[in-house]
Order: sequence, then C-alpha cells, then structure tokens
Amino acid sequence: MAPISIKRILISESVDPCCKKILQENGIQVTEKQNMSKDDLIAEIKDYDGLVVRSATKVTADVINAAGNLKIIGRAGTGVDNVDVDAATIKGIIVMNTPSGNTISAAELTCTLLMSLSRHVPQAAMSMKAGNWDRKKFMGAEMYGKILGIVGLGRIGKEVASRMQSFGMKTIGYDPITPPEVTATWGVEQMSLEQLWPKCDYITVHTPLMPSTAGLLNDTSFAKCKKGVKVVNCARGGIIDEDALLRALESRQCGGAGLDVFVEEPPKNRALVNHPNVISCPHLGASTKEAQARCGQDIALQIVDMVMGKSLVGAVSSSLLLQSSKFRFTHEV
Ligand SMILES: NC(=O)C1=CN([C@@H]2O[C@H](COP(=O)(O)OP(=O)(O)OC[C@H]3O[C@@H](n4cnc5c(N)ncnc54)[C@H](O)[C@@H]3O)[C@@H](O)[C@H]2O)C=CC1
Ligand SMILES: O=C(O)C(=O)COP(=O)(O)O
Repeated sequence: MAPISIKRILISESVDPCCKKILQENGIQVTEKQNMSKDDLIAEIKDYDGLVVRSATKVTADVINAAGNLKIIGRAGTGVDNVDVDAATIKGIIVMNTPSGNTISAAELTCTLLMSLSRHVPQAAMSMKAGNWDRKKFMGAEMYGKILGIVGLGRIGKEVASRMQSFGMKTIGYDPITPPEVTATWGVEQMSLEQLWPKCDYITVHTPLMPSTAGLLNDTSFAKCKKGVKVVNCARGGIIDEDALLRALESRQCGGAGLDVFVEEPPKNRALVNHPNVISCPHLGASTKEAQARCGQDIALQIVDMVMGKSLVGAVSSSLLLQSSKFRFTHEV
C-alpha cells in the first residue's frame, strides 16, 4: 500500500512507554493526555493525524467528525467496541487493534475468576481481614469433573479451555464461526446454546460485544441453566445482561458471578457489584506488564508499518467485517 503521512499522534490512555518510544524513533511527534472528557477530546483531536487508545476512550462519531486530519485510530488491545468504526470508515480513517497481545492475560484472569468463584477466595480473604476465622461459611466445590461452557471459541476461549481442562473440567462450547472439527482438537465439544445452557456448572463468555451478543445471557437463558450455575464475564459488559444477572443471583438460579467488565465503567450498578456472590475487578483482563508491553509495541509497529507503506496488519477496514471477528483483521502486504 502507499505510505501514509502521520506526523502527530495523541495517546489518550495509559499505554506502555515502548509505544511512544517506537513512534518517536520513527519521527512521529507524540503527546500523551489522559482522563480527557469527551469535550476535551473533541477540542484536542483536530491537531492530530493519529490517535492511540485503550478501552476507556470513547471514539464516537462526534469525536471522529471533529477530527479534521485523523488518518488512524490505533487500539492497543483487542475490543474495538469503544470506536465508532462506521463513522471512521466513512471518513476513510483506518482503525487497527492488537488482537493477540493480551490473549493470555485475559485467559488467565478468566481462570482466576472461575477458581475464585469455586472456592470463595475473595470473600474468605475479606473475612480474614475482618478478624474472622470462618471455615464453614466458605465451603467450596471442586472444579474437577465439572462442566464449563465457553461461549465464543476464539483466541481467549481456546486458552481458557486448555487451562481449565488441566483442572479436570469438561469443556463444551458454542461459536457460530469456529468449526466444531477445530474445537474438537482443543477438547471442546460444540453444541447449540439451547443444548449448552442446561449442561453447564460454569459458563464463561468470550465474544466481542456487538448487537448479536448483547444480552446473550438473559432472563430466558438463565432460566434454561442448571440451578446455581456460576458465570464469568471477562469479555465485555452487557454480553451478560446485568439486570437479568442480578435477578438470577437473587433467586439463586445463578450461584455466583465473576465480572471484569461492566456496561458502564466504573459500574453504576452497585447492587450487582455489592452482591455477596459477585466477585469483580475493574477491567483488569489486559492489565499485566506482559500484555501491555505487547500491545504497546504491536500498535506502534503497525502504525510505523503503515507510515512506511509496508502493511496493514490488524486493520479493521469496515464495520461489516466486525460482524465476524474472524474476518476482522486484514493483512495486506
Ligand atoms: N477483560 C479484558 O481486559 C479483555 C477483554 N477482551 C474481550 O474479549 C473478546 C474476545 O477476545 P478474543 O478471544 O481475542 O476474540 P476472538 O475474535 O479471537 O474470539 C471471539 C469469538 O467469538 C465468536 N463469536 C462471535 N459471535 C458469537 C456469538 N453470537 N456466540 C458465540 N460466539 C461468537 C467469534 O466467532 C470468535 O471466534 C474481545 O472482543 C474483547 O471484547 C479481550 C481482551 C482483554
Ligand atoms: O483488549 C481489550 O479488549 C480489553 O478489554 C482490554 O482493555 P484495556 O486495554 O485494558 O482498556
């Protein structure tokens, strides 16, 4: 592809310092400004031809339309649901992400939440800090022999499967794109969601957030689950409907939830976070030194490649492609 001139980039979140270093070494001027309001970003963006974000910056149509010179939006991470890709595409702005940089970290946090749910580790730790020694209250259950349903069998779903298999869990799953013959080689038996819901002791979701996955786990699907099913959402807030989850927790249809992500971050739904059977994190799936270093480096190198006219690895070229994350990334050399 033809080289694209990028002179000034705004990094609007805490991205690993290697990103700035690589960009600067390649002659790009970099400004870092965090915690900007939407109005601040709208006022600021017109001065830049590149923007690097994580998940907190909402790159809405307003922001994109205010950006006279913007040529690229780089997402140092996986999900691009915080970027209006349609609006960017209309303006010819390239959106690219670094989809594999945080896979292992997100999978590890998912497994941590699954295990914490089974043994009440966060609740027990809080009880200890309060001076208690309560061995009866925190009776747990083994993971061994239990059934884990994995909804979304992409990069992270696959890594979660292999890790939880090592604890003796049986892994089943559903994905409309990854073929069952492929997941069978990872030890994951695929079936329809209707078949999956009633079988699972634990369910974890690993799809992107899009219209077809919003509220995937809702009142109707919870009603089809085993009583006491435990659920984890380390993907995106809203894939498990938060109001339905609270209702299921209150009726004990759901026995516990591990949540890393929320519809609004920080979450306004305090009843959910404060529920005794909910353990939660402030969107920490990708927050490891290793994942941040990879994502920071990958996004910088991808931008430099683009400036050099080398390739378009990781470009989200149209919103249509987003419908299926399998086809989200074009590689044009
Ligand atoms: N908590 C965190 O910090 C992190 C969260 N994430 C989230 O995890 C999501 C998944 O990441 P990856 O595994 O890397 O993506 P991926 O693209 O490799 O896998 C997603 C899978 O979901 C499948 N899928 C799409 N629609 C579906 C549906 N209706 N039902 C079931 N499966 C469906 C796709 O076919 C694909 O195989 C990201 O989109 C992002 O939102 C990713 C990294 C860190
Ligand atoms: O990569 C993703 O999709 C994530 O959710 C990680 O988000 P973050 O970069 O930590 O704001």
